[in-house]
Amino acid sequence: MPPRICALCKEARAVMKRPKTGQIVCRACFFWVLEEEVHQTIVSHGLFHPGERVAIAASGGKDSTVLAHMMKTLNERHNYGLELSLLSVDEGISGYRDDSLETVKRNQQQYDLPLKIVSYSELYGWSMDEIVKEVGRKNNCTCTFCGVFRRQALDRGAVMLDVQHIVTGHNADDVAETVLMNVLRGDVARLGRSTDISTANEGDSMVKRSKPFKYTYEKEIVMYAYFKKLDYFSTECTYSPAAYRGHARTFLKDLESIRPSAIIDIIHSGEALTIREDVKMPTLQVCDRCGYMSSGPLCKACVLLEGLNRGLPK
Ligand SMILES: Nc1ncnc2c1ncn2[C@@H]1O[C@H](COP(=O)(O)OP(=O)(O)OP(=O)(O)O)[C@@H](O)[C@H]1O
Repeated sequence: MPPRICALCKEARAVMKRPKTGQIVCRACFFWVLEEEVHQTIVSHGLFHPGERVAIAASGGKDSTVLAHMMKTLNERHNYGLELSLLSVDEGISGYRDDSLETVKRNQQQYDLPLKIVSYSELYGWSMDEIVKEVGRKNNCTCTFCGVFRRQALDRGAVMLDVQHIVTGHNADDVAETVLMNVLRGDVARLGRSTDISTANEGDSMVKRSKPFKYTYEKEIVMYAYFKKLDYFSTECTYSPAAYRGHARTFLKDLESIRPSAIIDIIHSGEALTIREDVKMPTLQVCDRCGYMSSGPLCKACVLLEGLNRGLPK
């Protein structure tokens, strides 16, 4: 059988079928088309303005490593005029985050970007390892502490870096999964904002957050990282439990295997939803204790911290 030719350049030998579109493409065209799709997402949503200082939330995992690589590439190729930096949160999970942070430190050298690392220990007086020792490994409980603290830790790191905008590596699969999860839970307030590409103050956050990979398939991010031989860390979190999100993920992967457009279709469905006016939405205020954004008098991080500190041996 003759080698298949790339559907885009019509010259080079195709090396892959794009999971998102089914197109047969060569390596160079795949890099180009994926980067330019992300560029289109950035431009069509007016994500950035020239001169803006933007922090890339870098975990050392595939998504944020590809994001750092692409943000740097696109910033230079299209003259966005952004001042980029890397921002990492050290949750204090030995055998997981310590190793992935080593990857981020190498990425800092490879991409020549400033890096700020903030840690739970320094911000809250507790590492995740210590929290787990205190509260045990109850199913979703560990993830709740980690998620709430990370959200605020990223905000605090952004303030230290003097940036008002963070980009994260959340991809199309993550967004579709969140839509599904909120439908299944009946969480209308979260459902309403789950497809927003940018959130000025989503939940408890006071810094703008954006997801340039909102329409980028996870499988294509993995392929990009693989073909580009990017340096990333690929171990699962030691405490990652069989959370509800895991079931939504499995369901989504099953749907994708039958119909690859399922991911983008769910995102489009989420985007088309409007929330009835009489549905009660949380109102944002400032936490009485730490001054960060909150949907009640105390933010979730302070409530969790109070519980932890009360349980401490005197
Ligand atoms: N410890 C961290 N420090 C900085 N940013 C983080 C951290 N953990 C997660 N993030 C940000 O949140 C995004 C989504 O995180 P999630 O935990 O869902 O990991 P993921 O989908 O495996 O992403 P990645 O492959 O980048 O680790 C990441 O892409 C990254 O931008």
